Amino acid sequence: MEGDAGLILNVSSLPGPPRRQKQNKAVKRKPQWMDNGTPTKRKRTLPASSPLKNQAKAVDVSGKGNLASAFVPKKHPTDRQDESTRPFIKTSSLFKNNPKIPEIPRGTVQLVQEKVFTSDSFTQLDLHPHLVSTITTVLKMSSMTSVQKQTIPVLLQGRDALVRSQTGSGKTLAYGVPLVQSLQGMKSKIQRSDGPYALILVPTRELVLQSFDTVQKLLKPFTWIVPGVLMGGEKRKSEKARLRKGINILISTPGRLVDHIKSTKCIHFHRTQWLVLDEADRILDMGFEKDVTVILNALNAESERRQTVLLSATLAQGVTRLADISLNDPVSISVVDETWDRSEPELEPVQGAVCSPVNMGNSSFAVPEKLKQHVVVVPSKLRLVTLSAFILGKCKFEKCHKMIIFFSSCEQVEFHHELFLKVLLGGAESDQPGHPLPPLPDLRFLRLHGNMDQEERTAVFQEFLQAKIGILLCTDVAARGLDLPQVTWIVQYNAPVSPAEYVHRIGRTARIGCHGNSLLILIPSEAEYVNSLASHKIKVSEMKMEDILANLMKDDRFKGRQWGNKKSRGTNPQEVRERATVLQTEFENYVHSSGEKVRWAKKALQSFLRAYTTYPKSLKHIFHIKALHLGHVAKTFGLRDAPQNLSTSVAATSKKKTKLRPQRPDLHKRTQGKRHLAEILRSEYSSGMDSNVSKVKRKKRHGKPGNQETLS
Ligand SMILES: Nc1ncnc2c1ncn2[C@@H]1O[C@H](COP(=O)(O)OP(=O)(O)OP(=O)(O)O)[C@@H](O)[C@H]1O
Repeated sequence: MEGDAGLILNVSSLPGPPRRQKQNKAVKRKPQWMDNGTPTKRKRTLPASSPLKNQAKAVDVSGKGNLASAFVPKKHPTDRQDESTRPFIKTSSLFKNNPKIPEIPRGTVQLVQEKVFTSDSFTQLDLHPHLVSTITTVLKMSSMTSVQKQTIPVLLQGRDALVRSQTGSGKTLAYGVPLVQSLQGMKSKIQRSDGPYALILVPTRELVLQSFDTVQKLLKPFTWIVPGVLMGGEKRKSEKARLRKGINILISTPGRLVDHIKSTKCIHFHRTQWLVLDEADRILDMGFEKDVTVILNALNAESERRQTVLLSATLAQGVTRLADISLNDPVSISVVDETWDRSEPELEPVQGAVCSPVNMGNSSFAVPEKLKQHVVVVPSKLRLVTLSAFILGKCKFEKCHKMIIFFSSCEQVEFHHELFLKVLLGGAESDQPGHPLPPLPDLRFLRLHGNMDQEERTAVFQEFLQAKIGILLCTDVAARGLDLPQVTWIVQYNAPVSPAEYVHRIGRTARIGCHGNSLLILIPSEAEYVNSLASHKIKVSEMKMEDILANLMKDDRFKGRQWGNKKSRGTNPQEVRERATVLQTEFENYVHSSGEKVRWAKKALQSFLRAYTTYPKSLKHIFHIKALHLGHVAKTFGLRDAPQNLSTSVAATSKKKTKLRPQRPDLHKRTQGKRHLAEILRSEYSSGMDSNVSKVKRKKRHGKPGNQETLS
């Protein structure tokens, strides 16, 4: 590791020169762009005649620079085959040369709060009795939520609406109920062959399936109205066949719908009376702008009158020019009812307007009241072990937890999924004699991202939906709208690109009045992000890294050998550090067990760095690639050294990037390199028909070792 290599252990008794060569190279390695003055540490090398040759050596984990205790790194079984080609193993030096962890500001934050439920029942609305009985008996709901109480009557009057209410507050039914009510009551009964009467656009395929499920349930008594989906990942031919037969309520991602508008003759919008844009701020932003323009033009050309609804938890008035032209004299509905300072619990809530249709213009976000938000500031090098300790603490030792972990790229999701399966959980190799980590049946790791086959994506989504426990590693493809019951923890391993995305990510828990928790993991240079969240009225409380790492004390698989059969007493900080080092060494051993795996880790690291360059201008002072220490970041990918050839390409990307559009999903295609980057990043939301993205997918299914995509 550049500037922080730790001790170098000679395990193969090869002569000195090759090692000296390797180190000389390493000294030159530090690229200009990452030199932020982090203290560098001189590497200790052992002379060829050293008595320590072929022996395990003491490792400093004290963080004070002294060799405090003896720790023997365990050998991974796969190390054996590579010993001839990999002469040295550097043990982890996790606790040295780390930047100071800054104080997290404890300012006063005026929280925006919403009341979820009202005491009003669906029976009070002027709805078809069969619709009411479906809501109460099939969906098992009796009282309306605040957003439903405000929105349903407005939409039943035929008005356009902009609807903002917090995540998990029931916006789907807020538009679904009036939509079904209006379609079932049409004077001339709807025929399947009439085609779409309503169009519902959502940003991801999983959300298409989820919205379809809700609409289908509402339509139970009205069997003549046919709902259907278009979402990519499915054969275009079968979608065309379903369109030909007739779909009355069409639910789609924008990209896939545009594809059919362009290539499917039988699609038409002669009778389309409803347009719903769920997650409207996402759908109307630059990433989808072109697609939505095509859709609006197609609708305008074929149907005269239309009722349009825009919904999101983070909707500001006049979202975009597109919203302005798609809405006709809209009613703004925003469910904000109380504002108070939760940092001073003795204070009474400041009385605010109850459910008033105002306050759409500001960028303060309401977060569910029972959602406890946390942040932990962790030096770069310690991020992987801290995340692992957190997973073990919650999902192995507390059990009963269902957790979602967000990453900033598909490659990172694949990498960590594989790494956790093989090292943390213990995969196939753990069956081999001598493997230090036996399997943990309690932990179930799943992954979800835009580069997966649709079939697998749907299967994973369904599995996690129904699971009582489990850990879903994912990209922002799962950030919006998904209603996954019983999720207890949201972890953001990479910070989101905007406070709005932060709100959507954490909104996958604490839904509809339930309890939930979130943890945002930042490195010291990113601590300022807490202030940025506070400016949007989001308050997070601090967790200490040491407390998270202390979970490793419950897991004797990570006991340093020098502790032998000694019983661990409490949370001895020294022992905690040693356990963290054992775990880090396991990760590093796994990654370095073959050249292929090293390349795979480098690709994941590269994808992280590329994603890091895509933070918008407004957050650049917090998330700037120049603030990263490449060697330390590499360690969190199980790499012992900062990859040499990576720095220039990333630096180049960083330079070029200034011309790119700021938001990750909004990147536009200009140059070859930028196009490639934009495609990879936008693949989270693609229609599944984009030829270049498909090629990438075919070339590299899931980014597993030996099946890698070239990123630059
Ligand atoms: N009136 C109600 N009573 C009880 N549960 C409800 C009611 N309305 C909706 N729900 C349930 O609340 C959950 C969240 O609803 P929904 O997914 O529509 O929220 P949302 O506001 O669209 O969230 P997001 O902003 O994250 O998309 C769902 O499980 C839904 O079934």
